[in-house]
Amino acid sequence: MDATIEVRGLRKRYGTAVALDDLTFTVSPGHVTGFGGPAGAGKTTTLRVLLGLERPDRGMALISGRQYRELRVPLREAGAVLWGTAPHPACRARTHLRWLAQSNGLPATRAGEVLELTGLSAVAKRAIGTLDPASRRRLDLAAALLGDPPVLLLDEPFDGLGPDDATWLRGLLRELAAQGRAVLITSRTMRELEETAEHVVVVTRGRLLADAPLKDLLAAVSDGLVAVHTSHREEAITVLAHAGATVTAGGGDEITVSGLPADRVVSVLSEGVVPFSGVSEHRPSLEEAYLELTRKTAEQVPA
Ligand SMILES: Nc1ncnc2c1ncn2[C@@H]1O[C@H](COP(=O)(O)OP(=O)(O)OP(=O)(O)O)[C@@H](O)[C@H]1O
Repeated sequence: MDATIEVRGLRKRYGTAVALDDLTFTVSPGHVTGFGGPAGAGKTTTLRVLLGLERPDRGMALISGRQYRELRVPLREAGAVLWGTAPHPACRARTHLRWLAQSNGLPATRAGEVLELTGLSAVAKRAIGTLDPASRRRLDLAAALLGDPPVLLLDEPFDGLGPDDATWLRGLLRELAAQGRAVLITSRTMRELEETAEHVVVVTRGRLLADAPLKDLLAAVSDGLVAVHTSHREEAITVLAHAGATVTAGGGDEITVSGLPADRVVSVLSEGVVPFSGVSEHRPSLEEAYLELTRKTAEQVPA
């Protein structure tokens, strides 16, 4: 069976707090799937249920078709990084990985391989407590990769990383996914998911808000908008409005045009002899798409 992560009709309450409310989605292999939503949306709870650390009130959570507790050697099937799972600070990085490998029936040589893969070979003999936070995060990832698993579940993997480490991690996750793995990463920051994931699942208050390829989510809000950069904003707005467009002023020298295709915008500005430095299809951000989705959902909820 292909590497997959499946969540079916998950419900979970903590007292009166609803953490998961009939949540269903599937993560396919071959690309990174971003799991986004605001704080408290239910992302970590979903991962904890998938990893057998919480029991759902209803529904099922499956790794490649089986529940986590049914996996014979879990590290070979699913690698996970969750916050709050700390090895002893006095333990050396390589010793920690060797112990993990051996206690899971994996060859000890895997420790060296994952240290190499995560760029930690130079600090292999350092005590874990002396590693900087970014190296600690790399070590967590190294542990998740020990069993060369086809499924990866990473909770907020970019939290606390500087730009260099984030770029490195983005590349590694994409590469691991392209090798045929199902990779699920959570983030509260839509920008982070936009830069890393090809498919996005968005939750809010335990409910599914979106489950679609990133490009489809962005296309749904781009809606034929055209961005124009011009130092002559007032004149541009006048001629474009005269040609039937709706124009809104953005920040700096940008205006956003709707109702006219980009090539028509160029000819209207040229005919009106209005100087401009650029005309392009407006590329909405995932943040904009998310806000639009939450707005539409709020409209659908009866008062
Ligand atoms: N052990 C627990 N006891 C009580 N409530 C909990 C517990 N774990 C989670 N919750 C509640 O369940 C809801 C979902 O929490 P969860 O941590 O899954 O959200 P999240 O999307 O991961 O948020 P964050 O981005 O802040 O980590 C929240 O309202 C949270 O307060």
